[in-house]
Order: sequence, then C-alpha cells, then structure tokens
Amino acid sequence: MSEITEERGLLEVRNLHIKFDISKPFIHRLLNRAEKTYVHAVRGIDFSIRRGETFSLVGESGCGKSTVARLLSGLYQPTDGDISYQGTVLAEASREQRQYIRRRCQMIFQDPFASLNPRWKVDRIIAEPLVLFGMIKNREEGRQRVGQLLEQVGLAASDMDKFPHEFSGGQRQRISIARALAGEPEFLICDEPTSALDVSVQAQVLNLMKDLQDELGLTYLFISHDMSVVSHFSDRVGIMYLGRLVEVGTVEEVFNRPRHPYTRMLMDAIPSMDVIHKERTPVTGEVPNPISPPSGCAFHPRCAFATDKCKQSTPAALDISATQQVACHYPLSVS
Ligand SMILES: Nc1ncnc2c1ncn2[C@@H]1O[C@H](COP(=O)(O)OP(=O)(O)OP(=O)(O)O)[C@@H](O)[C@H]1O
Repeated sequence: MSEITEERGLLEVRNLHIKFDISKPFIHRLLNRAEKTYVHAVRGIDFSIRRGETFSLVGESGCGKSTVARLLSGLYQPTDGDISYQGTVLAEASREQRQYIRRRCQMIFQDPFASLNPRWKVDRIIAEPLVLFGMIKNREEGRQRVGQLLEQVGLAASDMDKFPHEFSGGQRQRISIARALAGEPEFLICDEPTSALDVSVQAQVLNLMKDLQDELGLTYLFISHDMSVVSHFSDRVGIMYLGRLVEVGTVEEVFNRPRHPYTRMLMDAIPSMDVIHKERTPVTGEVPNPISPPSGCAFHPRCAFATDKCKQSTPAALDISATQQVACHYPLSVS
C-alpha cells in the first residue's frame, strides 16, 4: 500500500517481508537434491498507524496477521523491509532506543491461559515488567503499583496474592492487560485478545480496552477474524491476503464500499451485511499454499473478475480516496 497518512504515523511499516525456512535438514536435502523450502508469510506490506487510533488487520486464517504482530513486537526479525517507531527504524535503533520501544510497545496475546506463568502469583506476573524497566525502587512500591494496575482493569488490589488458575478466562485476560500496562505503553499489539473468551465476556474485555484507550491515549493494532468486533472497535482496517495487504481504508469505507473482490467476499460472509450488498460476489476456493503463492495477484485463482493481467502482474496500490487504497487491477465500482 502507498503512504496513507497525511502526517507521519506513530508506527510505520515499509515493504515488510518475512519468509520461514522450513527445509529439511541439510544432509536430507543433499541426498534428495532438494532446494530450500520457504513459507512466504509476509510479502511486502506497507502501512502507518497514527497515534490514538485503532488499526485492525483482518483476513482468513494463515494470511499472516499474527506474523505481522510478532514482527512489530520484535519476536521475529524481518527478512526485508523496515519498521519505524516514532521515526526510529527498529533495525538501526540503539540499545537505549530499543529498551524504550520495548517498554512503550506491548503485546496482548489470544490465550490468557498460556500467556501467564501458572507458578507465579499475580503480584510477580505484573511486577516483572516494572522490575525489568527499573520503574520501582522496592517491593512495597511494586505492590502498590500492581494494586493500582489491577484496579485499573476492574480487578481488586487483593487479587495480587492469587495464582492465575484462581481466575476466569476474562479475569485472566484483564491480568494480561494489567501486565501490558505496567510499562506505561502507548502502543498495544492485540492478537485476537478476546477470541478465547465466552461471547458475553468478550464484550466486557473490549469495553475495558476501549475505556483504557480513551483514558491513556493508547494506540492499538488489533487482530481479529471477527468482522463485527472489528467494525465496532476499529478506526481503520487493513485486509490481508496471503501475506499482502489488498485493501486499506476507514471502517466505513471497507465495510460499506469495499473495492477489492476479496474484501467484498469477506463482507458478503457477514450475514448482516447482506442488506448492503444485494448482489454477492461469486468467489469460491481456498487460500493457496504460502510456500508457492500464485503469480501476479495472489487472489486471481479465486476471483470471478480475473484476467490474464491478474495472473501475470502484481497490482500496485491504487488510491481510491485519501484514506482508502486497493491493490487490484479492476477495483469494484461502488453501487
Ligand atoms: N514460525 C513459523 N515457521 C513456519 N511457518 C510459519 C511460522 N509462523 C507462521 N508460519 C506460517 O506463516 C503463515 C501465516 O501465519 P500466521 O499465523 O501469521 O497467519 P494468521 O493470519 O495469523 O492465521 P490465524 O488467523 O490462523 O492465526 C501460515 O502459513 C503459517 O503456517
């Protein structure tokens, strides 16, 4: 996608790539004369996220959403491309800058059962980043701050002396959020933060996240496969397909006036959107294998409008408006 902000974003991603080497061991390859095998998980994406907004990434399973989250949080190193935070390119950041960015960018994972150490009391779980970033002088100060953080996420300060297994799923996700807030972050990467929770609890956790955003001026990258959650929670949306962004726009643009056939297909799959799109886009098939993505536009094997041009050349991002871009040779017209 081309530059989408009129101002520099808090976070900027340029031509981001990552491929995972899933080759068999060297000796095995030597005997079989096989080449190395890569999964092309992210294949050149660009986007900016402005301070205070919620930018969501959506797309079918395996399109690379979680890999983008892990690249942004530093868990993976890109094969190519840049990630800049407040104008600092991560790969060129000094030790101090890295430490600052690590504190200011935090990640909330999908599964609060797996992301909290079951052998630690809540006190220690939440205090760990406070100690790591040198934000407390002694244990007493730590307990006081942990109590404040627990209350900020709707739990009781006295909960700090319990173990994670003593809490429900929703409460555990609140503990994860308190832990993420400990370093006083400004940017939270939320990878399916509510999809492991019961529907009734999901809304409570999303409301908490929204309140915290207003209160603390947080910026969110939000990853979800639930389009109704995305439409309520986001300002802008990026649609991913097989490691690429195929459309970016405001929620209003992407949900009401999708211009990429793939976005339209996702919207048509939401029952309540039938009213808006009277004619469904006939698309069939499955997501191709990211080990050998199709040539040209990766969506062409499933697209009813594909021509030879779509098979041969990768479409560049086209500006539809100041906020909406689509990477398609034949963008849909708006009815
Ligand atoms: N560490 C890894 N090693 C090899 N392949 C990987 C690795 N991590 C992700 N992949 C592959 O990269 C592709 C993108 O995966 P990713 O988890 O980012 O997709 P996703 O859109 O988040 O899917 P989901 O919604 O199912 O979580 C998939 O084909 C996945 O199998």
